[in-house]
Amino acid sequence: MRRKIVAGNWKMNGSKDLVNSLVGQIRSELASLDNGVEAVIIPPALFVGDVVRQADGQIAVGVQNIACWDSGAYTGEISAGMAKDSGCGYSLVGHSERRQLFGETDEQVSVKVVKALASGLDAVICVGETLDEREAGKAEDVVSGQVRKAVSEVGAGQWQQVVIAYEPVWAIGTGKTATAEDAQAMHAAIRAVLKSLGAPADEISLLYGGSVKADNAAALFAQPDIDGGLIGGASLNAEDFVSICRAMPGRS
Ligand SMILES: O=C(CO)COP(=O)(O)O
Repeated sequence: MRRKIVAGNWKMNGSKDLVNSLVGQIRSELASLDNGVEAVIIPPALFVGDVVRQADGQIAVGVQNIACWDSGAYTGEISAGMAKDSGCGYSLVGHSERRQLFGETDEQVSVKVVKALASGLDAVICVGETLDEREAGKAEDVVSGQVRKAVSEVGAGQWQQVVIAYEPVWAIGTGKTATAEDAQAMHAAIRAVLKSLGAPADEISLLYGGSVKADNAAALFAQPDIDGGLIGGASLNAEDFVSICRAMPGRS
């Protein structure tokens, strides 16, 4: 049975006030939800401790990025071990904003996946094509290549810590969402790539991200290969985030 996950990536947004108002509200509203969804909050790293305290074990917590190294003279960086030590269960790896704005390469993404898994974090590996790549008919090739490189060093016993988030770059923060059918097609392609690599593909959760909102989440989550969402803007509002969590169909 694949995990159903709804993760909120706050990006560089929020404040202590937001943590205090949002996390408790989300926690109490999700307490009555019985559709098996695992909610994850991924705040800026400085707020991780506050979110962990407010989440009180009811909501998982993640970081948005980790370093390629374990420790040392890397000013400004945060290691996977530190995130784990601070109460995180997850790390995003290779978000398109890291790739595009900070030049993160497929090689670095692969190293970060190794670091996350070795530290006991679940890695939410982000992949996705740009609009140019989609219009050139290369979306599936690009995404398959990103997946192959990102998981190239995953050990046989580590797949249960791997989650993949398909986030088409052109759908992030734009209000444009991939249709549920297009998203499903890419998720099926990702699962086929994982299978071809010998991974237990049917047990790996695949999330969709890119302008997921309360009103489009149900159609996306109804797709057979979409196991949840990675939510940006809508995760900064408790009601929207909870509505997205509620949109997950119950286990049958
Ligand atoms: O990048 C995203 C989540 O990681 C998606 O962001 P939006 O939901 O704001 O489009």
